[in-house]
Amino acid sequence: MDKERVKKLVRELIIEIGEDPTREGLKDTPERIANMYEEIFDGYESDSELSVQFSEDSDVVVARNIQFYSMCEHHMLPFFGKIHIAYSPNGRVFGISKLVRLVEKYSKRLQIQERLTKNIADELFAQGVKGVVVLADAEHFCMKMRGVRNDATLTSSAYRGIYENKEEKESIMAMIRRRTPETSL
Ligand SMILES: Nc1nc2c(ncn2[C@@H]2O[C@H](COP(=O)(O)OP(=O)(O)OP(=O)(O)O)[C@@H](O)[C@H]2O)c(=O)[nH]1
Ligand SMILES: [Zn+2]
Repeated sequence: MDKERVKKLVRELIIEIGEDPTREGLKDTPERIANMYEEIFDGYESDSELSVQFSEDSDVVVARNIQFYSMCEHHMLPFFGKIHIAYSPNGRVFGISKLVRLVEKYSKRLQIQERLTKNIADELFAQGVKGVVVLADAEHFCMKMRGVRNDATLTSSAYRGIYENKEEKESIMAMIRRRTPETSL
């Protein structure tokens, strides 16, 4: 990201909004936004985070309530919520923080929720696990504060490997739901 260019563009935007970019409260805003964009869009720079694995087996591992913040690609407004990841290991498990980093890799981009959900499932499944489920439950500011102005939430899911099978899917979903009574999943 060319930060000097971003600063210039934000300054132009401030003028078009009808504001004075030289006034006290706004004079550092282009720089703040350039810094913020570098932070909230750094998912593009990420490598695969899943290299740290331990030799261990388990029928299923579930990481619940991984919070995320992303930016919708249609309006560049935030959408945010919780992601639950379940996978069936193939002799190796992932460090739990690496699952959070994987969520960050794909959420810190211009996204839509369904693609974010699939990106995470695909990268995990590519590691050779037997199956993956990713569920995301999120609120979208582009729908809350403009347009239809509605607080509806969106739930999206992606199933890979053994969880594409109806029975396996039902049992893992029951397990995820049972342990997350506070969510609407
Ligand atoms: N499925 C899905 N839709 C999204 C997501 N983020 C934003 N949208 C929707 O993308 C659509 C974009 O439609 P457009 O008609 O081009 O945009 P718009 O004119 O702002 O739409 P309205 O909000 O209905 O006025 C809207 O329906 C948004 O609610 C997402 O993550 N997933
Ligand atoms: Zn949007």
